[in-house]
Parts: sequence; C-alpha cells; structure tokens
Amino acid sequence: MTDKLKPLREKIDAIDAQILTLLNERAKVAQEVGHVKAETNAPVFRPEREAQVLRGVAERNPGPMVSFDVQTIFREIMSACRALEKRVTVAYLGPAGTFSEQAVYQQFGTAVEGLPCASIDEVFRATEAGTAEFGVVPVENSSEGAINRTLDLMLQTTLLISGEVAIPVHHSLMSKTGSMDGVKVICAHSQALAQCQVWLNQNYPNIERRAVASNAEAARMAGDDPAMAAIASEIAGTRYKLGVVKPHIQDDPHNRTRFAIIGQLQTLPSGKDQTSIVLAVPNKAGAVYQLLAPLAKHGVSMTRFESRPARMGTWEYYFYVDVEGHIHNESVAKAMAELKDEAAFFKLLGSYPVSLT
Ligand SMILES: O=C(O)C(=O)C[C@]1(C(=O)O)C=C[C@@H](O)C=C1
Repeated sequence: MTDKLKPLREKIDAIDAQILTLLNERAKVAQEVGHVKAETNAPVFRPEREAQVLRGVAERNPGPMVSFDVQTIFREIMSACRALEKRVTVAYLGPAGTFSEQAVYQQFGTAVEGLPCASIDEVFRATEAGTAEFGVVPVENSSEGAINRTLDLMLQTTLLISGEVAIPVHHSLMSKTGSMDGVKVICAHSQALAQCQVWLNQNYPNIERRAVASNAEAARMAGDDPAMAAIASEIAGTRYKLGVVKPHIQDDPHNRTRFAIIGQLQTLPSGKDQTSIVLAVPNKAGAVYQLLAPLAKHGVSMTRFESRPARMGTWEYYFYVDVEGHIHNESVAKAMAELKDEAAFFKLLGSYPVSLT
C-alpha cells in the first residue's frame, strides 16, 4: 500500500510545486493590474471580468474535476489576487453566519472584508456612505417571493446593482443539546419560519414560534438558552455550538435566495447580462400592457416582473422588471429609452452579469 502511494504522492508534490509557481506568477500580474488601476483610480472589483473568467474555466474544463468545483477554486484565486490589489469591503445583513454572509463569499471569495450590518437599511446606508464599497442584500426567495424592504430601498437609493448571486438555502433545526427536550420556543427570521411552516406544523405544532432579526441571531440566542431552538444554516449552528436536531427542514428542497450586489459601480457587459428597472404607469386600462410593448418591439426578453404597491403619490404600483441583456446592447438601450418616455416613473437599477448558479 505505502509502496504504491509513495510515487503517486511524489507526482502530486511535483504538480503542487508547479501550481504554486503559477499561482504566484498570476498574483504578480494581478499586482501589475493593480498599479495600472491605481494610476487612473479605476475600480479594483470588476464583476464582468470575474464572470467571464469563471464561465471560461467551466467551458474549457476537460474534467474529471466538476466545473462547479473548478469555479470555486478560481473564485478563490481571483479573490486572493484582487486582495493584493486592494481588499474590498462588503456590507451584508449580519451577524456573521447568515446566508447573506455566504452570498458575500459566493460572489467575492473569502479574501474580502465583511462588514456585518444590523438591517437591510444599514447595508444600504453603509454602502451609500462609502464605509463599504459594495453591499449584499437579499432580493427574492424561491419559496417566499420578493424581499420587500430591499425593493423599497432600491427605489430610493443612488446605488446601482453591480452583480447578483443566488445561493441554495438549507435550514436546520438546532438547539444547545441537539434535542428538543425542554425546548419551549423555536426562533428564526420570519422568512425562515415561513419557509419551514409545513414541516413545523407536522412535527412541532405546539411549540411557540418566534420571529427574530435573523437566523444567526436565533442561533446565538439558542446557544445561550436551552429552552430555545433555532432554525438557521449549519454554519451559524457551528458558530454558536449548537447540535442539529434535524437538518434540511425547509419545505422546498430547492429553496434558493437571490442577492443583489449594490454599489457605485456600473458594471460593463460580460456577454451574458441582465438589466433591472423600476417603472410606474398611470392608473388607466391597458397601461401596463402598452408600457411593455417596447420590449417585444426590440426583441428584449423579460425574465422577472414583480409589483409593489406605491405607498404614496399618484401611481398605484411600482413594477420591478428584469430583462435579458446589458444597457450597452443596442436593443436593450432602445427599449429602455422608449419605456422611459412612456412611463410615469422610470429608474434604471443596473446592468450586471447573470448569476453563475
Ligand atoms: O482583470 C482585472 O481587472 C483584475 O484586476 C484581475 C482580476 C483577476 O484576478 O483575474 C482580479 C480582480 C478583478 O475583479 C478581476 C480580475
């Protein structure tokens, strides 16, 4: 056994030496890129370039490594190279251990400065004030729909959407002891309670459910109090030393949340992009139908249509629309110009690469 392993391990050592040399060659080039950017004050984080690199390695991947894993490795390589240029600060809905933090790493890799914030509002404020260069905010969940607070704040902010990232959301039921003995309350964010309600009704119909600020906060509370259980990610559970009572209790096994990367940056085209806008129309018959006509006219596909009641003013609803393509694409630019002319309200939220996951 050892005789057979030895030459294979020597091979791995030799390959690792080459990888190490290449990684550092790459890092030196990234440092040069950093110097060029510093001269012109150009942005360090370039989501369109990173999306192209990650799509490229997946397309060229000969295997046997699976493309998802290859992308994870290259994301970390770029993250480390980027950090040599400048360590980017990213605000997110904290505390540490939330799905928002996971979304930060999924987009930026781990060589990033995370800034946990107490609320979605604070993520916007920290990014607008420049305390963080980017913010990561939840936009929609596949089971529960839109995150209304984010949509409302998008309307008011001067920030743009610079990118998007989608992550699978798996909720686990956890407690200090790893059992439900003596547990009187199950805590979680209201969205998580909603995403697990069928399972909870079947298994613990008589235990009180309490909505708290975040799942990570629920995990922290459960770590302090054996009478409380938390619904949260297992990452949060590990952080607060909880035992798993039952993993993956979300009603939809494919539950996912989409996050927006917000910032000052207008991302350039990556070749596979999406544009987000908000619109309002006068309250008259056929207005929405008419409003969307420019999309069909210019062959622009709509990928999302969400409405929010306008809480003041003369219009009844705001419509959040995502379309395929970048505002720099001629057809998208023309369609947007016509929409803007016809709408009672129009706001471009940003053009950015379509999420890889
Ligand atoms: O190409 C650039 O602009 C770089 O800064 C290099 C690099 C990379 O490591 O590949 C790093 C950071 C950017 O977000 C994009 C790519």
